[in-house]
Amino acid sequence: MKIAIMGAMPEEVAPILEKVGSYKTVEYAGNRYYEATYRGVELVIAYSKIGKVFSTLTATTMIEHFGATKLLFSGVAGAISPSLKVGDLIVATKLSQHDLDITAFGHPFGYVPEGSVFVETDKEMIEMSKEVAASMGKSVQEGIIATGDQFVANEERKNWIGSTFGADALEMEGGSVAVVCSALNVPFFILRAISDAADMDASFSFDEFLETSAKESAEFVMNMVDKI
Ligand SMILES: CCCCCCN(CO)Cc1c[nH]c2c(N)ncnc12
Repeated sequence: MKIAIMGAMPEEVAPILEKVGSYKTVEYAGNRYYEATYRGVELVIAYSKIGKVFSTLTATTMIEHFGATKLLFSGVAGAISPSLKVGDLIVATKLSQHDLDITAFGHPFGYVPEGSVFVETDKEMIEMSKEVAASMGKSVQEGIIATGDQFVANEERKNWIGSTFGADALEMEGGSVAVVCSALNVPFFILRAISDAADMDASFSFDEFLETSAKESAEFVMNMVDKI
């Protein structure tokens, strides 16, 4: 078994590498991949860079080139659900791409032929996350995450995404990672800690809480590794 632990930004992966301690750095396909053994488990760790294209490349590389057999994503997200506040954790039950749009042909938002609006995450790891949350004394919300190639800082856009996809949170990589892992038949788990409310103050909130929220998510994901 080899577990991929992925983020999008250096701040999302830094707390993982700190926890792991020692690792080998491999340069490949315009990115850096960190190989380590953590409590007897083989890991490959990387941040993809932001957005669906970079995250697709990294998720595919971690599986196809580094041989990952499970993938855990750790990062931050913007809240849509009013029940999600800065620092809260959300586990994705399924993900969509909110900026995928061929509605001109009568298709629903997020759908293209031979694709699907939603990709579901691994149910076993969702169950495992409940045990981890209990052991940490943390409450973790399960919900739908919508992904798009835009930093959302607009109440109207946020609410449209919420109502169109039933999404509880939004970000820029999970939906593409989901397509990759599903196509390659690799169980995957997407965890995000809230950094902002995807409203007009989002960029300021993101800047203020990125580091602390990323650490929250990373701590949880590393506890997941212990259970896998
Ligand atoms: C330098 C700017 C980096 C933005 C990267 C944000 N990540 C993308 O995965 C998560 C995220 C947190 N809040 C968001 C929001 N309001 N809209 C989109 N994505 C997010």
